[in-house]
Amino acid sequence: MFEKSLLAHKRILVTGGGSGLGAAMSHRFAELGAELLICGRRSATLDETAAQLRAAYNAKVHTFACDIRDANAVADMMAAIWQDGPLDILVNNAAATFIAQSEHLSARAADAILAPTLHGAMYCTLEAGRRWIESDHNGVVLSILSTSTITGRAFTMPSAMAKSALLAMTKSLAVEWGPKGVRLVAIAPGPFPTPGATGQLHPEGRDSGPAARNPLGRVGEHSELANLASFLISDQAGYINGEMVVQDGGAHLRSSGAEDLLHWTDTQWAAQRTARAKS
Ligand SMILES: CCCCCCC/C=C/C(=O)SCCNC(=O)CCNC(=O)[C@H](O)C(C)(C)COP(=O)(O)OP(=O)(O)OC[C@H]1O[C@@H](n2cnc3c(N)ncnc32)[C@H](O)[C@@H]1OP(=O)(O)O
Ligand SMILES: NC(=O)C1=CN([C@@H]2O[C@H](COP(=O)(O)OP(=O)(O)OC[C@H]3O[C@@H](n4cnc5c(N)ncnc54)[C@H](OP(=O)(O)O)[C@@H]3O)[C@@H](O)[C@H]2O)C=CC1
Repeated sequence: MFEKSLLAHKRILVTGGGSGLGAAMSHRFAELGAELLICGRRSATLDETAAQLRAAYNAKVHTFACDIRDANAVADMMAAIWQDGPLDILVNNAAATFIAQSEHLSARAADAILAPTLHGAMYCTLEAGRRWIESDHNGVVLSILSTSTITGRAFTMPSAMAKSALLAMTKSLAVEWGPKGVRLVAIAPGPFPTPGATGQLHPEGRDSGPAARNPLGRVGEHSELANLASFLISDQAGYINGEMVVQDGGAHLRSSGAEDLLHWTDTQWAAQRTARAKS
């Protein structure tokens, strides 16, 4: 669907690029010609993904064991990246969440979500943006958010807060940094099963509903998210700034309060029409 060279000569940092959706995006970006820089806390996971990217696409790949909750570690990573040349694109993908009743969250538990998801992404954005602006180099920031930015989300309140704050960052900096050559965009994915998300959000005993409840009757495929991300970070999307694209099969639109009607049978609808005709 894209020219093979869509992302040629682009140096892209994907936070959390070693696993899940971050790895899926990294594969697609490498296939489209990009040089990949991936970070995460687990070196072994990063090394495994890097080896796959090199073998599959002959891609140039660098790994950084970096905990993005640590502002100094992020600054050191960015300094190391810039030693080999400027980054072109930052993908804020790393995040954490779990389901819990909010009244039972300790401060440490809430911070365990806010620190990587909000603060980590903000540290990465500020470190990259500062360098782009200082050197008059164009840059793009893509943040992977969630439809909780639109609906809120019960039982994952800190994640919904963090993602909403990152949407505010995307819109704010689109205006502030747009004139300086830095473009910010976001994706709000619906359910795209990954071991990380399933492990945290769908423990045994929870219904396996996301596919059944989705208007399209299925969950997302990693390649679909990777393709949208590739377009949004490419020069082809150069006039899109400050926007969040929802990619959820229409799932968030079902929270209008009429969802039960989706389960009505033809007989029930026929009875409704008859009752109305009589009245
Ligand atoms: C239909 C749409 C789909 C919904 C989409 C939702 C959008 C977001 C999705 C995602 O982000 S998916 C990605 C999920 N992946 C991850 O979370 C991977 C990264 N995860 C982690 O690093 C950890 O799992 C963690 C849960 C963040 C914990 O990391 P950390 O090492 O910092 O925590 P701890 O030191 O172990 O604990 C700190 C604190 O938190 C409490 N806690 C930990 N886990 C839970 C839990 N499952 N439930 C409740 N509380 C938890 C823990 O008890 C500690 O608190 P205190 O006991 O010390 O008070
Ligand atoms: N999958 C889904 O259905 C949905 C996902 N999303 C969003 O998509 C993105 C990817 O999610 P998904 O692939 O499912 O999740 P995963 O759990 O598979 O991936 C999370 C990645 O983030 C990295 N990470 C977590 N904490 C840190 C940290 N402190 N420092 C550096 N890296 C860190 C992890 O690496 P490591 O553990 O090695 O540090 C891991 O590679 C997230 O932003 C998530 O919120 C949004 C909506 C739905």
